[in-house]
Amino acid sequence: MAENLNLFTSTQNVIKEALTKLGYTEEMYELLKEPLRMLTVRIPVKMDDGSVKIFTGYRAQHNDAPGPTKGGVRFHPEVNEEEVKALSMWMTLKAGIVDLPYGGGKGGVVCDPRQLSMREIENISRGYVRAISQIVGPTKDIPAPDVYTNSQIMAWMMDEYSRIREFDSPGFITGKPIALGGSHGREKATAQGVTICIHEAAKKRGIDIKGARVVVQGFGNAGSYLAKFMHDAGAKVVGISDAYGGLHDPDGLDIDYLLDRRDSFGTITTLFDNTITNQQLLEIDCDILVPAAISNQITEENARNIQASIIVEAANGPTTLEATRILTERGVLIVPDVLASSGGVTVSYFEWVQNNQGYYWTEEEVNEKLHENLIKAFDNIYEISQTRGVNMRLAAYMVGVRRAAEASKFRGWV
Ligand SMILES: NC(=O)C1=CN([C@@H]2O[C@H](COP(=O)(O)OP(=O)(O)OC[C@H]3O[C@@H](n4cnc5c(N)ncnc54)[C@H](O)[C@@H]3O)[C@@H](O)[C@H]2O)C=CC1
Ligand SMILES: O=C(O)CCC(=O)C(=O)O
Repeated sequence: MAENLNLFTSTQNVIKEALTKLGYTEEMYELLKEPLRMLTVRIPVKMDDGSVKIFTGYRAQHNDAPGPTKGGVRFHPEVNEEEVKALSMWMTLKAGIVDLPYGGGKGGVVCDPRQLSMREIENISRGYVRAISQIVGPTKDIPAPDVYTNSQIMAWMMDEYSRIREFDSPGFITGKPIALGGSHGREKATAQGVTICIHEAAKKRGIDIKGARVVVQGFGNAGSYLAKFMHDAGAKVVGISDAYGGLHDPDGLDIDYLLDRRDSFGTITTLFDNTITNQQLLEIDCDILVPAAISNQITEENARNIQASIIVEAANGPTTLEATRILTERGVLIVPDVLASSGGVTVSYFEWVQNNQGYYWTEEEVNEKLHENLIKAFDNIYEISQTRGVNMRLAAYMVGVRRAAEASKFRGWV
C-alpha cells in the first residue's frame, strides 16, 4: 500500500493517538481533528506589466481556546489547503509544548516570490492582509514569517493592517524589523531553538558536538543560521542544500563564505557546478541530520538509507510517520518538528509581549528566556518518551495537545 503523504490526515492520526493515551474522549478528538476556521481568499494583484493576476490565499485557525491563534504565513507555489490546515494544527502543539498562551494558526499564498518583483510581492502581502483582516488581529490571530516570507513582508503586512484599523498595531504580526517593534533575537530564534535541541539530543546519545558531522537541508532563515551555529560550536557541516541541489564536502564546508553569498531566498548552490541532489544529501554519512526546508523529505523510500543517528527537525513535517517508525526501529533519535522548531514562535511570543507592554528586552534577555523554555520542553518530552515507551513525536503531541484540550474543556466546549 502506498505511504500516506497527506500531512493533514497523518497529523490527525497522531493527535488521535496522543488524546487516547491521555485518556480524552472521542468528542475531544472530534473538536481537535481539524481547524475551527479556514478562510480561503482570492487576491487581485496589479502586476508590473499592467495586468491583474488573482492569487489564492489561506488562513487556518485550529483552536483558539488557550488564547489568540498564532503562526506564520508561507509564500510558496505548493501551498495548499490541506498543508495549511496541518501547519495550523502543529502550531497548536508547539504553543502547548513551549507553554505559550496561544492556539495554532497558519496561512499561505500560492505564489513563487522568486519569480516576482519586490513591488508585486508587496502588493500580494498587502492584498492578503486586506482579505483576511476580519479574522486576524493582536488579540485574535497573529501572523509571522515562514517559507519565502521575511521581516520586510511582515512590515508591509503590519502597515496595511494599521491603515485598515486606523491605529498603529505592532502586535498584529511578529518577525518585524527591529525598527518597527521587532524583537532582538527573532531572526535567529528558530535556529537557536534547533541548536539547543541538537545539544540536548547529542548529550543523550553521547555525541560530542565538537567534530560531529552535520548535514543541513535548506539554507534559508532556519537552515543557514543553524549551519553557522553548528560551525561555531566546532561541528563539521559536511552538507547543505537549497531548492536547487546540495553541496557536500567530507572535510567541512566554509559556512561563513556560503552565508555571505546566499540570496534572500536561501539560494546558494546555483553558484556551484559540483552539486548533488537533495535526496543524495539526506543520505550522506553524518552524525546529525537537520531537515530545514520543506515537508515529506524523509519517507519510507529513503528512511533505511539515512546514516545519521540523530535527526532534528527544523522544518515542519519533513519526516513521514512510516519513516519515523522505520528510523525509530533502527535506533535513530528523532527530535520532532513541533519541539525542535518551536524557538521561532517562542521568540514571536516574546515580541508580542514586548509590543503589548511597549518595553523592549536585550538580545541576551531574549536568548536566556528562549533557552530556559526550550530546555524545559526538551527534558519534559524526552522524559515522557522514556517513561511511556513512545517515540519523541508521540510524546511531543501528548504534551502539545493537552493545553488546547484542557482549555477547550474549561470553556465548556467539550
Ligand atoms: N522561519 C521560521 O521562523 C520558522 C520556520 N520553520 C520551518 O523551517 C523550514 C524552513 O523555513 P525558513 O528557513 O523560514 O524558510 P526560507 O524561505 O528562509 O528558506 C527555505 C529554504 O528551503 C529551500 N527549499 C525550498 N524548496 C525546497 C525544496 N523543494 N527542496 C529543498 N530545499 C528547498 C530554499 O531554497 C531555502 O534554502 C520550513 O519548513 C518552515 O516551516 C519552522 C518554524 C519557524
Ligand atoms: O513565529 C511564529 O509565530 C510562527 C512560526 C511558525 O510559523 C512555525 O513555527 O511554523
